Amino acid sequence: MSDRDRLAGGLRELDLALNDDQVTALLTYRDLLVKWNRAFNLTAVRDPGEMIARHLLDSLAVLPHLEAGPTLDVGTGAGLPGIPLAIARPDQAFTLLDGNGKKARFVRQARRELGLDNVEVVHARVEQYRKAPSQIISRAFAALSDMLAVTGPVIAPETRVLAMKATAVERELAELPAGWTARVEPLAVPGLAETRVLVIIRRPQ
Ligand SMILES: C[S@@+](CC[C@H](N)C(=O)[O-])C[C@H]1O[C@@H](n2cnc3c(N)ncnc32)[C@H](O)[C@@H]1O
Repeated sequence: MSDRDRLAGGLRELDLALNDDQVTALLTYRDLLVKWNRAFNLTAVRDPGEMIARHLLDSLAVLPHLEAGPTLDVGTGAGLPGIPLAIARPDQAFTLLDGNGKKARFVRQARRELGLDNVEVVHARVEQYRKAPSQIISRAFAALSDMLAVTGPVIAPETRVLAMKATAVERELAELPAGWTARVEPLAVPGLAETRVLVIIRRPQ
């Protein structure tokens, strides 16, 4: 099966209707990741076929839970989940932030090559960032309470915080600061046997 077929099949399983240009953009991003990864060590996933499920479909699996509005991807690394989400939602503004210079450089390059006008790339530590988005998302960034501590200044009362997690989250949920509420949504990622969850957090009102 070709990678395009594998991706298209995964998108069908996720019930996501992306057009041919969007599927091509996702594969182009994957190809850029493979190319830059050789020199810059951007991701531990090295197999191009494996990137379809582990990076593309895994990122897109959160789409049903993503609301409209400016969205900040904290600790985006090589652009995950931000780049696949920005390809899927071209009318939504995404800010992709990372403190690592070589990763931010790669994401800028991917943004340029893919013509993603809805993406802003910020090379900074989130502790220094002050523009409040309506939604914050992260994948594999930090323990929930640490994430809330460093992003706290940009979390307004109405901000949703979405944390994509690969592991059991019970202990992290128990360590949330008093008054914060969290809902855990299971994510089924086509092609991945492991459990994935999305934790949706709100600050005390
Ligand atoms: C484990 S990687 C995850 C990358 C990507 N989200 C993914 O799922 O592949 C965590 C990323 O967070 C970034 N990071 C860690 N602490 C940060 C901070 N305080 N401010 C900005 N970026 C940070 C690191 O540079 C790294 O790229």
